[in-house]
Amino acid sequence: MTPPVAEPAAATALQALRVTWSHWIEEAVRSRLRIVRLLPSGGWGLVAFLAAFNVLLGLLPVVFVVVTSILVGGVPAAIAGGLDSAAWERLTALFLLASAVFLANQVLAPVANAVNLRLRRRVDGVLRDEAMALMLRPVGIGPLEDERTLDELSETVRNFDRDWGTPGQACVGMLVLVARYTRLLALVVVIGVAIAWPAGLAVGVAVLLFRYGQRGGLRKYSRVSREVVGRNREIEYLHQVTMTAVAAKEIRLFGLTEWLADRYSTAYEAVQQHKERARRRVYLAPYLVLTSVGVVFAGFALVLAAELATSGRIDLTELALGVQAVVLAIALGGYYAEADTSTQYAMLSLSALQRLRARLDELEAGQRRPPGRDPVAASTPSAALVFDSVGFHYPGSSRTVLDGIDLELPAGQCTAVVGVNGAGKTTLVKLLTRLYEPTSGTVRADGTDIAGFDPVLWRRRIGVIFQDFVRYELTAAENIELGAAHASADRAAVLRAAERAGIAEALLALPDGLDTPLSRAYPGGTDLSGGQWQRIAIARAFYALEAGATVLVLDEPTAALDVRAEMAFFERFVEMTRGVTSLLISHRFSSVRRADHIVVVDGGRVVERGSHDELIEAGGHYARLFALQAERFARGLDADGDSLEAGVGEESR
Ligand SMILES: Nc1ncnc2c1ncn2[C@@H]1O[C@H](COP(=O)(O)OP(=O)(O)OP(=O)(O)O)[C@@H](O)[C@H]1O
Repeated sequence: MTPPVAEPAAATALQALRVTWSHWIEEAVRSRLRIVRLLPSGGWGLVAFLAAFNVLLGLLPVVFVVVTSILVGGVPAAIAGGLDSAAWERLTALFLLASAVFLANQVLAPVANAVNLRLRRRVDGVLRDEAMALMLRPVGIGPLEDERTLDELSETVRNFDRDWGTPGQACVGMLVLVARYTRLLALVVVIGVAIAWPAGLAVGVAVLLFRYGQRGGLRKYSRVSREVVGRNREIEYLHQVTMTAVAAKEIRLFGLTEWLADRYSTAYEAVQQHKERARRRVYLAPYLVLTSVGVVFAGFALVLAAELATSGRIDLTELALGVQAVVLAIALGGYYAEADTSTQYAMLSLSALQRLRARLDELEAGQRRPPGRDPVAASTPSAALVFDSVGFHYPGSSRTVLDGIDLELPAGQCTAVVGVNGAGKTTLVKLLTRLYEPTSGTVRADGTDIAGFDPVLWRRRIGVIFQDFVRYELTAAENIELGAAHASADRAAVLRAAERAGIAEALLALPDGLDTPLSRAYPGGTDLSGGQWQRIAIARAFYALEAGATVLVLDEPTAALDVRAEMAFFERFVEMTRGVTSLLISHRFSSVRRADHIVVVDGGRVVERGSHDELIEAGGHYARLFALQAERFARGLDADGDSLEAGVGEESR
């Protein structure tokens, strides 16, 4: 006998219902609670004041309606009684009261705006700091290459970058709702008292249905922004690429303008079409249904009022009051410009912030070891830096980049790591500087695993330039000082670092010397050649040494220098850095011959090690590649095939 099986259609429907329900709870309830929980960061006093203020703002129009209705109701008696009658006096008093209420409403609204702004700034300040701290929290840069983290981050930060939809504005929006719903409640009571309670309730239900149609549609529609977040990032990137001076050259030379414009408009159109379809889907049907039902409820209240008035069961005052209250209440069923959009998009941003926090926790939990917090002795390393069976693959990739590498960088000496493109040389530097953690093995300084060190203090020990160093749009001096931003600026040390990098003379000749901005986007600013920029980056690393770093890492430091400049640099380098633990990385074998030790890396492993002479004598990998590059050099080409003559005296731009 076959066992009974659950009805699949019913089970599926139940499951779908559960999912819808949990989505609704998350989007409509928990997201709102997140905003409410933010309110204290604006200061309790301010929040309490605004809440009370909004109750007042909510009630004032209702008071106005009540007073004017009583006023209208009193008109026949006042006319009959004449100017000296008590009824006329009452009419005058009511008129003055209505005017005062109207005036108060007009005056208080701008006051509320000013106070709202203060609450918004406070809350946004707190959250902006939190988002920034979250992104600086990871010890390494892996999370910045993780697509999910990037999506959450861009969604979180997007709202801070624009002028609306910030979480602070959402807090204001929540308090504005206090005004709106206080008004609705008061109007329901007024309709109940003036006409009949069923009429009051019917209007209340109608308004809530209208609101749900509007607000619920917006809630569903806002999900679309999450669906297109990746596409939006592409649009932003394409937009940015067309704006940068660096890309401008290639775009024109390769004739990319049309291609980029096409790609941009295709991505843009795709996003717009997706949004358009979503808008029709989420707004139309619910809007029609809810509005029709709402109209029936509101109509019922008005018909009831008319019926009671014609049968004489309510008087003129009550009719005027009831009808005005119904009209005012129905107006509350629409879209609230001051609250709805900002609250909705801020809720998305807060949810993204929450997911970002969770994603970072998850990435941290997946790390082999928690980040250490131990101090680093000033003399570290006094013996050696050691890579001990270090294995590594990049997060999200299964490709082994380092395959149990063993490498020793003796303290106070210059070690060169050479290898072909993609051999894993830069990855070694990323592990040494703890931008990533090894997937196996350890990196040790004087026998201590560097994973135990406070990463900030450890990084201060290392003056490093990467091949893709940053050209900051700052002054020449600042560009160098950033090598040790924690230390107080020292002009003499900047000059020494610039001299060692061979750029001091060129910088002092600039219009404002070291204070010249290195970007033409600023008044008095100038740009440098590629080689000069590279020297600035080298000076940045030397400046770190001036500020107390004990390890110097130069990753392809001469890629943009001409051949003579490169040779001159390496001639002096070993002399200049005597006593410093230095790591020199290059794929040009000819450039590292003066290093104390040379290590050849291939396929994520050390394949040879020794001094230049030892390696040449061994006649292996190094000797072969050295001979090959030397031969090209002798033929008038540098190691990369550039003309030797063309490079002399002029560094490439
Ligand atoms: N962020 C990353 N994510 C995934 N793979 C990466 C990443 N960075 C580098 N790789 C891969 O790791 C390998 C080693 O890269 P690495 O930059 O260390 O090589 P390299 O020896 O410095 O090369 P080059 O001489 O060209 O600078 C390469 O195959 C590269 O594609």
